[in-house]
Amino acid sequence: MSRRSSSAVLRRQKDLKRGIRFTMMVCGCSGTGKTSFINSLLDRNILPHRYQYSKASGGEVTRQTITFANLSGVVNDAAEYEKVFDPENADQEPGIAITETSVEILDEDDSKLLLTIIDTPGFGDNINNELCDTELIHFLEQQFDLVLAEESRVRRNPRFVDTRVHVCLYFITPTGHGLRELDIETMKKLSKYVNLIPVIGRADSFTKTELLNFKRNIMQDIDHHKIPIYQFEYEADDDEEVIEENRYLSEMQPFAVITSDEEAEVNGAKTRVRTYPWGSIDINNSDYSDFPVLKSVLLGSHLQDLKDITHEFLYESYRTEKLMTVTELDELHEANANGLPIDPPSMSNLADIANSKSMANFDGPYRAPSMLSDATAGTTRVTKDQKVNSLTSKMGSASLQEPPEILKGRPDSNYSFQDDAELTSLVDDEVDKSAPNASVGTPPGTSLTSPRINHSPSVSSLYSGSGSVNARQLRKISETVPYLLKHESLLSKQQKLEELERKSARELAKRASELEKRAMELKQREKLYKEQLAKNTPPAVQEEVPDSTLDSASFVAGDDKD
Ligand SMILES: Nc1nc2c(ncn2[C@@H]2O[C@H](COP(=O)(O)OP(=O)(O)OP(=O)(O)O)[C@@H](O)[C@H]2O)c(=O)[nH]1
Repeated sequence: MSRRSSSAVLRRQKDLKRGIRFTMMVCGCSGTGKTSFINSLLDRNILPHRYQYSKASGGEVTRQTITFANLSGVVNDAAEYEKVFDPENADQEPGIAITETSVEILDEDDSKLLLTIIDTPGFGDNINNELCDTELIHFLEQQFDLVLAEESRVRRNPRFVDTRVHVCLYFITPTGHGLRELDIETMKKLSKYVNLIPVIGRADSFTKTELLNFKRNIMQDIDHHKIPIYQFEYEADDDEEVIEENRYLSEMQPFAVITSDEEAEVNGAKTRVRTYPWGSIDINNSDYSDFPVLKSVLLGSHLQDLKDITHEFLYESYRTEKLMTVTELDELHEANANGLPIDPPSMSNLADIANSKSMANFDGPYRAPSMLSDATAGTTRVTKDQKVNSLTSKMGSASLQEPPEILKGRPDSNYSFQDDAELTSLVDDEVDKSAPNASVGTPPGTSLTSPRINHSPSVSSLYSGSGSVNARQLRKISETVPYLLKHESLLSKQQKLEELERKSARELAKRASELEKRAMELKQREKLYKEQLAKNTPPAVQEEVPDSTLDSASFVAGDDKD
């Protein structure tokens, strides 16, 4: 075995040992059954319900608030807000928090799934919910930015953790009617960044016919508003079983689940049930709950596909769009053609680069994948061929056997393909074809042991583009992009802080003027009171005062005498 392939195998084994990372987001209004769903999915009551915080039995599992935003500027974390009911705060808007809970799931074959659950307390509970969408999108973009920044570095961090969200379960309020405006807007926006699966919680509140109608209405709304939800697609030449399975899943959407925190034994097997005055329901019975089907889709059959689509399409589209706006390849081309020296990136030229015109006429091999327009224009139906074609076209012409020209004459002797293999392991288990459903999305001719240089579009695009991009340009881009992203994120944080400051200042000014008004009122009242007192005081009382004064005066005088 060559040194290169043996190191790739070792790396893959390490990946497997480390476990498969999967990140799931739950989104939807309060009370739609998100918490119960997660607890049922993990078969552990890990997440506490609203105002029942002491009852969670997650043990060592902790929920951590990642971000929190509130339009009114009131500092009241939506996640904290959920813990205790405080009537004093009941009139305040909770804003939205984004929380993270991580759990490890060990499979029967000892394979490890590192599951991260992103919850969104406060979503939909505000009078103005615009902030919720903005916060969620910002969070999803940030995770993409982190990967983009890492991917663009010359030397990557081997400990980098990919935090991109692979699927978002959108819980539709079980009204029985259809989607609401909030659902349509949010789903449309989220689907650009994450695989979106609509879910109906509390499905037991419908009769069979009502549920059928509700599902039909939702799918009609999704079609009408062109919301690109996750598609269970199949090819004509797929296995009969795969075709059947995906067709069945496709027709089942949106999944209508019944979930519960209560465990019981049914026919000798441990399961979860919902108990009613008239009987009980096993939530794992697929006759009336889509829960077991959705569970197997998420943690088994479609897990890898969800990860592949996240990396190969959603992230790729985002990356292309982002690079087109933050880099100035044109200027680099021009500078290179004119033989001008290219300055290494520095904080001083960042603002210029960030503020300069976008590289709309970038002529490299990267074009926004057609998926981008499909995804934003309507329901996405990605065929596997499309995925493969898109991926292979993105890979460019660079190959491991033939080192790109750009690197052949590179004076920097520190560079090696080994480095690149390490760099590209950033997308670690993303392309981990040894995971379940491993064959899905594997480009033809890509072997498991291929170092991921071929999959690293950020590098290969530069190799295979017009020959005018040289090593210094590559270095400049790879070092500038992380800076720019950081710069952008700092700017947006600064803007947020400024906005909060402005709001606090307004609030303070309002309170100050109220206090002033109140002080004026008090003064007026005091004046009135004094006037009234002066009018009403009988003269005898007025005479008493000098008496007492006299008394005390004589007492003092007496003291003096003594
Ligand atoms: N009838 C019925 N009730 C359910 C079901 N799932 C959950 N519930 C109940 O609905 C209520 C809300 O459920 P949660 O899981 O806390 O909902 P949530 O979306 O997490 O709500 P927040 O924590 O407020 O965001 C709880 O009383 C649950 O016991 C279900 O499938 N059927």
